[in-house]
Amino acid sequence: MKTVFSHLKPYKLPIGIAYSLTLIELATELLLPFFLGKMINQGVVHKDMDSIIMWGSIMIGLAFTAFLAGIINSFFASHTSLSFSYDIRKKLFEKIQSFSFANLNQYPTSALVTRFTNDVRQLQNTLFMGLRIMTKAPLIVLGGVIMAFVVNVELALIFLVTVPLLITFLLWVLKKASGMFERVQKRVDSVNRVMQENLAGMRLIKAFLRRNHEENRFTKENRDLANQTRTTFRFVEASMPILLFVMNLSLIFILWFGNSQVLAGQSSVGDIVAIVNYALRVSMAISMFTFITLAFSRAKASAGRIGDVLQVDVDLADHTDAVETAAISNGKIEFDHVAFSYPSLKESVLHEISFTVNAGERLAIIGATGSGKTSLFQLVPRLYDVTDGSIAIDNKPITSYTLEHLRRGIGYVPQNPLLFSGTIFDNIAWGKEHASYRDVEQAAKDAQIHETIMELPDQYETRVGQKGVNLSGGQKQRISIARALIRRPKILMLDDSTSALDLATESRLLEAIKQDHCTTLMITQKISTAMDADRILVIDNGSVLAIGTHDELLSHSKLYKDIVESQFGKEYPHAN
Ligand SMILES: Nc1ncnc2c1ncn2[C@@H]1O[C@H](COP(=O)(O)OP(=O)(O)OP(=O)(O)O)[C@@H](O)[C@H]1O
Repeated sequence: MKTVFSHLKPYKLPIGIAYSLTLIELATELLLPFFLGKMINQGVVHKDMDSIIMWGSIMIGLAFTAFLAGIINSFFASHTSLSFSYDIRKKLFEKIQSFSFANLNQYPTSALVTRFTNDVRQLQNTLFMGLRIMTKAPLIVLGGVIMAFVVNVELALIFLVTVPLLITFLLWVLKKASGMFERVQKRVDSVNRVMQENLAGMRLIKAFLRRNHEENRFTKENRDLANQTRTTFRFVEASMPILLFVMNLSLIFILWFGNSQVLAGQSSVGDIVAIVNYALRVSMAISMFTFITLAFSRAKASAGRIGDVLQVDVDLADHTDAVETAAISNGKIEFDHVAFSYPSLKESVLHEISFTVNAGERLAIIGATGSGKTSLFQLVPRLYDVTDGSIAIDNKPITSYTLEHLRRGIGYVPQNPLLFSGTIFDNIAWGKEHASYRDVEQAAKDAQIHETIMELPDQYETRVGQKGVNLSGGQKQRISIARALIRRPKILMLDDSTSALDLATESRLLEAIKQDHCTTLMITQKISTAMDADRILVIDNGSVLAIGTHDELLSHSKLYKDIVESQFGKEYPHAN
């Protein structure tokens, strides 16, 4: 909560102006019934037209002042609330950009999307309302009670019973509603999550004829959201009639008791009209206050959710030993007794990993699914940190590089290629700041995708994704390889990134990469691809089983021999 509202600091001036204008509105609202009473007592009762005109003019002047103050207040309130929500979205975005993978695992995407949309909107609306009426409402209650005492002490005593009663009741409603709104927001997260998964997996759902299953899943989440929202609003709405009932009772009392006072000559009609007017304004302010406190309780839940994200400790930052200027120069990589476990798991997925890849060498990594290949890859650009042992690049621990320099020297191509909305040019150029057309074209040529691009309707300007061309899996893989190659990295890491390519294209691509003389680590399932590497590392169950050339492994590693036989048949000429 505090974290979020500390972002209001830059808006002290507009907030101050908005509040000052609220005070002008407040003063006029409190004076109007007082002058109305005067007009009735001096003008209407005594049939004095001059008094009526004088008090009437003053009242019109006050009403016009309140009108002007209200308009200018709205302007400052909307300016502040919109700027505040813009800032919060920006801060959230920057924070999430700095998240490590471990941080990201804490929050499902849908929960982050809800924070960006629903929660920020909730804060924006509440702030606007807060600046318009939040302070005015309680002050009208307080000022209304005081003015009622100024007009007639005996009639005003009723306020001392009703107002504290209603305020206590409201605080109770607020406390209870706050938890209920938090549960509503969680349900919104769940609906968003199912919706997102559904949209992303639409093809799979259709191919597996799982429409009914998905519909049921969505219906359940949607029903839970509707039920939770209904329960919350029923509770909130039940508080309104109770409030109005108490206020109406006090009005009846004022009229009944006031009438007997007028008959006894202890009070005037003007006083009763003024007190009734104050009672109406106080009851309206209290119901307004209920409305705001409920909005505030929703905003409190939203601010808490946003604050959680803004306060997350980013667990992967530059190390204290990092040297600002150090950059990868050759690309030699050394793993020294590395162990790793995911923060969510107790058991290690990698144990005692030690090996060295020389600068410019190509190392293929092969192993069964789930054996830890991707986990090992993610440690090099520090997407996760090792839990034990160390990794060095060019004889220096990777923690001695800033994250920026470390990652700048590495071209990482993940297992599932991801393209952003935009053109093919944008997607390849994304890999390097200020990339020229020549850079993009050369990277595309090396990744063996240039010719395919030239056959597309708008060539490099062809849009990809929803409203553009849908590319095949192999084409996407090659574009994401081009995106890594355009950096001309010292270390290139391909996580099964050529799996969808035919052998001829793959071999041309690997040949082009060889010309770059970068150190290449490539995860692959295909022996034909691995054979082309300088050395092959066999990983099994999170441990290095063997490392060597194809021929060495054929003679030393039973697992490797089994994989070769499973792909080429038992007749494959084994090395002796
Ligand atoms: N984010 C994660 N959180 C927790 N455990 C994970 C996470 N990612 C992977 N694992 C676990 O770590 C182990 C190794 O997974 P990893 O993805 O490294 O294997 P892999 O060899 O690359 O598999 P594949 O060939 O199928 O891609 C698996 O048991 C997997 O369940």
